[in-house]
Amino acid sequence: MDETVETARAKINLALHVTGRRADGYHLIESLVAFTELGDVLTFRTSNHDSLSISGVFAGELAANEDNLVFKARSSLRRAAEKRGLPAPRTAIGLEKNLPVASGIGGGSADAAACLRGLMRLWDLSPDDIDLPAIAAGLGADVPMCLVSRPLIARGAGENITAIDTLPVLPVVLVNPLEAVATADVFAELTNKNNDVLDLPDISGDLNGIVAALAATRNDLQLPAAHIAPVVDEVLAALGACHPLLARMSGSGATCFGIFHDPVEARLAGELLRDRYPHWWVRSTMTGGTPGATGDG
Ligand SMILES: C[C@@](CO)(OP(=O)(O)O)[C@H](O)COP(=O)(O)OP(=O)(O)OC[C@H]1O[C@@H](n2ccc(N)nc2=O)[C@H](O)[C@@H]1O
Ligand SMILES: Nc1ncnc2c1ncn2[C@@H]1O[C@H](COP(=O)(O)OP(=O)(O)O)[C@@H](O)[C@H]1O
Repeated sequence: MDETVETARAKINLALHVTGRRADGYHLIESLVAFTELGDVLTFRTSNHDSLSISGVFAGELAANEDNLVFKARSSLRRAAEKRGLPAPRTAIGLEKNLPVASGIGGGSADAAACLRGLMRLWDLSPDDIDLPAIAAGLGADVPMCLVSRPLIARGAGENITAIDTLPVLPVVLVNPLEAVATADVFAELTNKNNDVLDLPDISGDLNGIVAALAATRNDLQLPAAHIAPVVDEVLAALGACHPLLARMSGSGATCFGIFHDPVEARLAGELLRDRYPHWWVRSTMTGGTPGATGDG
């Protein structure tokens, strides 16, 4: 194989409880996460030299240099492969940047994870030879969950992952006011570091059952994020005016999501919000459910 493609799906923290703090300052979280159909797109091609070229709506927000998480992922995987005497040939990577940057939907982490998945295939590496979860965790707290890229609960600083077998597809609208919010600032603004653990009741039911279960959970970063970026409350109010089943912020913000009854309602809400707030980023999409689980009923 000399060319391959990967989608770096956006994540949504459907619930995010911050339950403590590690000695190194990282926070302990418990988060129910789903991934959307929407994402950045990465292409990989063996080449005479390494390169990274960025296109797409948000290309201007990112440099194609060694600070880019895609660049870091390629370097980390190459180091691990070469340590074992395995091939890691020069590679040209294309990144189509469709997701807003520093927005709580993990675009950068998803890019890094997609880069690991794509290069494992292009370089013909086996998961038996490479400790991918460890490489992912070394790149950022969100990268291990993005490597899995299906419904899950993340614990620890994000690296301790349990796949969820029962989450149905959720029709959602994502709204980002195009104000970047730095994750570290939001964690620093959080006053109570020891909130209740995530105690999820049965989430194997229909959409209404899942929404009821989610209503009893929180995003503990929503309040501190809204202190830093008051526009978060505007976004939540704008979503609320479209009567979603639930509206909440994802991750450290500022992207918020609304869950809607069906894809048509989500699409109409997306159109309405785009009309009212043409300067915001608004997308209606679906989360990928667990294969086999349904949202009917
Ligand atoms: C809040 C979450 C929820 O999924 O997502 P985002 O809002 O970033 O998408 C994650 O915990 C973010 O993961 P990620 O963005 O990969 O974090 P990193 O790059 O590893 O860390 C950025 C900074 O956030 C803080 N941080 C991050 C994760 C964590 N569990 N505790 C922390 O305190 C630290 O100050 C760290 O220096
Ligand atoms: N490929 C990339 N895409 C997005 N952000 C990146 C990338 N590489 C590095 N970054 C940096 O990572 C930080 C987090 O970005 P991102 O993952 O989009 O947000 P969040 O962690 O809030 O979901 C940003 O400050 C950005 O400068």
